[in-house]
Amino acid sequence: MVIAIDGPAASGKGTLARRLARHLGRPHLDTGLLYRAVARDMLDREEPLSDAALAARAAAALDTARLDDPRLRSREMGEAASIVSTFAAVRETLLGFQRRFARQEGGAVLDGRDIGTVVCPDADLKLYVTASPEERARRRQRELAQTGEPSDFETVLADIRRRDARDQGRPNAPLRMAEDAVLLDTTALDADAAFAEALRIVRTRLDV
Ligand SMILES: Nc1ncnc2c1ncn2[C@@H]1O[C@H](COP(=O)(O)OP(=O)(O)OP(=O)(O)O)[C@@H](O)[C@H]1O
Ligand SMILES: Nc1ccn([C@@H]2O[C@H](COP(=O)(O)O)[C@@H](O)[C@H]2O)c(=O)n1
Repeated sequence: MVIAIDGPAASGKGTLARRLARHLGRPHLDTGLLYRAVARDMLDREEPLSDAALAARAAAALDTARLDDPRLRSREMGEAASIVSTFAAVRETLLGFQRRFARQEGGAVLDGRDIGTVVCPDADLKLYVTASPEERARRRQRELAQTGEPSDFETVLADIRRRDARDQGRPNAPLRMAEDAVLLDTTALDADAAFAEALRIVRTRLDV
């Protein structure tokens, strides 16, 4: 059973995916970490993020066992990831790992931008999780404050709008809702309410 969860930055899809996976006893992959890790490796080598060939090489050499690095969660890395993720060769290289993860016995829960449209177009259930840009900026600002990276609301909102535009506007696997996805707008839902609604959808659609 594969559950694909997509949505824009700070919509809460990762939180939801992690919780659903734990509840259902399935493995979870936050695919954004792969792109963040490619960007981290390039920044560590002081390589320009705009260099498609170097980005492709970083993706091919990626150590997927190092995705728990706390540095991956920073604002800088989110922005950097959205730059390297525009390259077709980077996406193609990371696709195999994501598909193998999804195809493991018993299935998995994956979240990202193109899970329902490209990585797992045959997923058993697709959720598209969103919230207003302002609500997402509030969530991200709170999260950054908790991790010791305080930032002002307008800067975070501008980051989110820029990232949305880049992720939705790129030619390769742009962020969009799959035609057969279920929309979950969490603007007025806290994390518990969003999880309860997602679980209701899962139970309605899947035999779990
Ligand atoms: N429904 C919700 N209401 C309020 N806060 C939430 C909700 N869901 C998640 N959060 C919080 O918002 C922040 C962003 O959530 P999360 O990391 O899950 O988003 P995301 O969509 O995976 O983001 P990104 O794509 O940028 O990794 C986290 O601090 C999380 O605890
Ligand atoms: N399936 C995916 C997942 C992520 N990206 C890109 O990575 C950036 C960071 O992702 P987070 O979910 O960790 O915020 C994101 O802005 C995308 O550009 C992607 O392209 N495809």
